[in-house]
Amino acid sequence: AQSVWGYDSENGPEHWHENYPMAKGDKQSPIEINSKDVQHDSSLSAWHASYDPGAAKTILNNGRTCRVVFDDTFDRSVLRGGPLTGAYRLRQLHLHWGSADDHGSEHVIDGVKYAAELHLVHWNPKHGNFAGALKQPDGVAVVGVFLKVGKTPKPEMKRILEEIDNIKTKGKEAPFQHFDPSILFPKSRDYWTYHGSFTTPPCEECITWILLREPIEVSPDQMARLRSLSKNGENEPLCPLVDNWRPVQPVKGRIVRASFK
Ligand SMILES: NS(=O)(=O)c1ccc(S(=O)(=O)c2ccccc2)s1
Ligand SMILES: [Zn+2]
Repeated sequence: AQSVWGYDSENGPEHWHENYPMAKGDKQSPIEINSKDVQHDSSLSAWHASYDPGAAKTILNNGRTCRVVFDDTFDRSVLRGGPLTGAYRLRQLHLHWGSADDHGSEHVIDGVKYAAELHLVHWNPKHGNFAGALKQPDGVAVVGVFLKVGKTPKPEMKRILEEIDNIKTKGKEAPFQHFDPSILFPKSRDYWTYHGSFTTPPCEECITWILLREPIEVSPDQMARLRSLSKNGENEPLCPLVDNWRPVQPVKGRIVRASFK
């Protein structure tokens, strides 16, 4: 199982291209966003999420992240507007985080690394199914929300972090219902958008990234809970699930647009 990709020195981001050649593509994610290079695009409209809380199904630890899965068999929870054409279906959300509060996010903003980054993954049903959408440049849309440690934590994060006790080890899954992830969004709708890839293998370049400028706050205790997840399965040696983030990739001339001045 050595060849399975991960975030350790022997199977981490520097090795991914050996089994997943797209990892060395020209439109890889994450990237560093430098405000001086960003182009304000006044034609960018607001994005809108209309999620059905009943679409939430389960929460799981797959040994690489904590993921909440939604029913995406019809247009039940959708994202539209912003840089997107049409309605994209919410499929799952997951997080990337660090071993300490000063790093953990995948995208870096003007040199700032946040403690964690939340990804809400949506796909374009015009491509039939998720597998088909992965092969299209407009196949997938991911909303990224930065998490920073502060004193006024968002109570809504509590719900996800309370479930963590039930999915401590790899392969654990628990029911996770009646959850509307739009409560995790910050007040401001301001965003950056650019074209990139999945930040994990197979690294397909099918993503319209929508990164929210305003971070949400979590408490030190909530970050500690996230870091209490394990990569290992039950009854295996303890291996903390932390630092599941990919370093920034070359921008290669891509334009990052901002919805705000
Ligand atoms: N961090 S990220 O949002 O870019 C991301 C990585 C992987 C996924 S996926 O689980 O949807 C997936 C994607 C492709 C094939 C299988 C699963 S989403
Ligand atoms: Zn992600």
